[in-house]
Amino acid sequence: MVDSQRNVIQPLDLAWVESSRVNLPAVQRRAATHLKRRSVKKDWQAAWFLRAVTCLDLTTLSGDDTETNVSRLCFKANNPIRQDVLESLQLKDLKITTGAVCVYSSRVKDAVTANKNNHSQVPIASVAAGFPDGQTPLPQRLDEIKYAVEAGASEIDIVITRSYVLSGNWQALYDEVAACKKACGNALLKTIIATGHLGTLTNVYKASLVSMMAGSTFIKTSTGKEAVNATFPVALVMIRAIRDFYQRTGYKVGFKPAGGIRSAKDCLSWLALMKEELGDEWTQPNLFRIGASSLLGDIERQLYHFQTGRYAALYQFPMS
Ligand SMILES: O=C[C@H](O)COP(=O)(O)O
Repeated sequence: MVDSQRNVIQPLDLAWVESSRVNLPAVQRRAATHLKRRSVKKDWQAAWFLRAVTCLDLTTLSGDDTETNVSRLCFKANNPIRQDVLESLQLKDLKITTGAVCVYSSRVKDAVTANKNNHSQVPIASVAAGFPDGQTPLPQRLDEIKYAVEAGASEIDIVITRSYVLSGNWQALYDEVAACKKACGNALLKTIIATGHLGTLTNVYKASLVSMMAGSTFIKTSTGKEAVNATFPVALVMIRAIRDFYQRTGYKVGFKPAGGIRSAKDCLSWLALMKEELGDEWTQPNLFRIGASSLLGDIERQLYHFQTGRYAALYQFPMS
């Protein structure tokens, strides 16, 4: 997808937002059946795991992040699969990297330095705008976005003000996200709607629509810090909002589930959901990301098992 096809700020269509409803039993049924199905046959699993790696926003968002662990994370993002595992899959010449690394804004400079040292082109994503609660005043949130972009982030993950959704103040939500979009400049905007705080699936659908109308490049489920993070019912609602938005506007918005995605098996289900609901194009890193801090080790283990028939301990595939 070329940049000119990326979403831009659109008018707020309040009539569309306010008339939207979600059929809860239908969504729950569809999510439950999806989970019961075996998503990918064995022979295809290795290819799907590798695809998932390219869609991974390898994340560290911790109070004890340091220059050192960010630097190691960046190395891992540029070399996500152990060389011997790639060799055993006869893929040693495949230059595979994660979709991005994702860090706090104060750590973007560390990631830039690490990328320079590693000769790495892996995009740097920064959470910003008062992550994870979004309770900082808007001017400071916009300054944080600009700071992260100036420091070298090419992707910005913002959080919305949940109270705007809970009070149905769609205009305020639109204005906030559109202001963040402008502050991003050329950086991609990923808007975290924090579904675990929104109360109803109808709110999830409406918040998704408004975030897309305000120019989001991706919509993202969660910060990873809510009590409930990425689930299949909320994902279905967000994915269908993406489809509806595409059908009405012609703009393709990406989807990023995040928070609590730790097993390789789960990531196959996520990829399968994207393929079934939106098609192959939405299983590529320009339209699909998985935000996760500890998924990669399990993917490496599964690839190792695929090749050797044996499971390795997780510590044999360190994150950094
Ligand atoms: O956006 C990414 C999430 O914060 C990561 O959450 P996780 O640590 O549960 O994988």
